[in-house]
Amino acid sequence: MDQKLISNWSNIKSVPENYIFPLESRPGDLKIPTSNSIPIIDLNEAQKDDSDRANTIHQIIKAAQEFGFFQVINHGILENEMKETMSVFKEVFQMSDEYKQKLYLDDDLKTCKRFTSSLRYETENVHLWRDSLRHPAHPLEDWQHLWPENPTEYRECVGNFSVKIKELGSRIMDLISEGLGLKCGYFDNDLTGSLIISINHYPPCPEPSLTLGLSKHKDPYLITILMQDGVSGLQVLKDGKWITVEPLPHAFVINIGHLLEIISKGKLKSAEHRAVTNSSQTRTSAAFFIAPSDDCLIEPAQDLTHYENNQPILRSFKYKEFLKNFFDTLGDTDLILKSFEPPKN
Ligand SMILES: O=C(O)CCC(=O)C(=O)O
Ligand SMILES: [Fe+2]
Repeated sequence: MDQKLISNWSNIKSVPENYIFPLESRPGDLKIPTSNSIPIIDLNEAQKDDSDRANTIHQIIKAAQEFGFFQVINHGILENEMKETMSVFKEVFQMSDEYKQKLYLDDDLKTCKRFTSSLRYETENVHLWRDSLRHPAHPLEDWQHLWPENPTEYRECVGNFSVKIKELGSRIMDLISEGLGLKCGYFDNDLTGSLIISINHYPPCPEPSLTLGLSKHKDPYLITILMQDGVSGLQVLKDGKWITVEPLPHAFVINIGHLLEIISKGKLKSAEHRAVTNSSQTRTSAAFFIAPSDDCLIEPAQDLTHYENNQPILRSFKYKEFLKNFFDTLGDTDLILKSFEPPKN
């Protein structure tokens, strides 16, 4: 039996040594107030007339520049669909220890990964206080049959939901491309050819000030659409300070991924963020990553001639190289970019 999975532990009274972060990266003061300062954007406005659409686009670009994060409401996905999907996600982590073990072993292709901490558990110095399930979701027919069979409603419920999330992602990418001044449908190709679902399960931790559910990182994708349950834990770094992103009922948190920062020549900011733990409540979050197809070539948008490049000069690279570097360096932004510097003559 795999005792690495935190959701299989019972009655844990103190934090094992290999889960304690070094002093400088511990969350420290956990009384950071939840803050309302992440912009909240009403997507319904974008469907009214041209001036409302232009105003919504303006709000999105401003939030993406200042925070790299915003929340969306009135996005068109029904509240009960969100609730139902979140409850199916939560159920996965309540399945028997044997079942969770099998979920991994049964998957020869290893495309549906159940894991604990990071994807580099064996080599990381400190483990994260989370279990996770991760799998691709687009195109649905390529992946759905590899997803968990239990809970029995998993495939249908998550399948229907992921189609709606993909549509929402396309709507947001259209607004962003218009806001950047790119041509219509700029992202509507290999750049957004995949959707990856990553479900995070953070059990209560006896000493939250020593641990992290997820350490500081930028998401290595275009955008992330995040669904939180009612428990807070997500924090964003803004001007050197951590802000807690308050869970808003029926909202999604949108965050600009590192690839979109690179493509937009640094015009849009990908903010570093992390997840902290708490001592009383289990927290679940589901991240839907809008990502390129594996072989898609990434480079700053040539059409953005009117922007200065605020990024380090990088060679073009394949998305799959970038992702491998992300996992190998445990999300270290400087190290990732170093390997894409152009060769020196
Ligand atoms: O649990 C959260 O709120 C953060 C999740 C996250 O940052 C991620 O999955 O990349
Ligand atoms: Fe993230």
